[in-house]
Amino acid sequence: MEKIAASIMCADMLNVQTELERLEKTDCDLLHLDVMDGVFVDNLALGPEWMASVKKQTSLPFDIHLATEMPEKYVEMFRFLKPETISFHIEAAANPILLIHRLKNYGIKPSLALNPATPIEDILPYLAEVDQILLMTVPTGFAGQAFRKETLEKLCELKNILAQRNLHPLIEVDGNINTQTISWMKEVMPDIFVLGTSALFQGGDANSYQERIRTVRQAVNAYKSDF
Ligand SMILES: O=C(CO)[C@@H](O)[C@H](O)COP(=O)(O)O
Repeated sequence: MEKIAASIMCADMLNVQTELERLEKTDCDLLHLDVMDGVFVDNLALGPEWMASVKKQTSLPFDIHLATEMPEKYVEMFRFLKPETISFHIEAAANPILLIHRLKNYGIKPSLALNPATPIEDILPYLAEVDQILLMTVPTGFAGQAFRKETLEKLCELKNILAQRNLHPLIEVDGNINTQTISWMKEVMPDIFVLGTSALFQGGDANSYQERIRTVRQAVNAYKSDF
């Protein structure tokens, strides 16, 4: 069954505890937490002490996304949080295999992230080594961007390669994910949907977070039944 990850960087940062309480009342599966260093992306976000405070307020497993240069450094900085998954960018990793093995040794699922402009070819050598692939459908760095339709072809290409190689890492998509953009993926449905501003924290017609997440789940199930 597909999973929903709530991107906490899109929440009301002046009322994080309330936002977490609202998420606890939903059937959200993961908390997606973006680390941004101001170098790999022109933004700063979510430090280790803040995340430690968040961890005390939620039962949701952590799905950490390192939008940073030197991901090796940030794995050491954040591993104390015992996240379920850490995604690091193939564009920034000096030695991806070493970092993948290190994450496994820490008991953290390794995930490779790639921006829209990065070709699938760049992650082919690692597909058998990782538990997840984070396919960015917007350029990493900011919420509220428009979905990049060219990423649909990458998603299709990735699905085909994984099938040919009989590999089964989870595919997570992140960036302007909502019922409309999910409909564009219905022939190559991903496994994890990161919901940020457009479908959860600022968008959606439903009143509660549970209603918004239910709307997304219903759309996913409807599109799946089409194929
Ligand atoms: O990492 C990012 C953006 O860099 C995402 O997690 C966004 O936070 C998702 O927000 P929307 O695109 O849905 O507004």
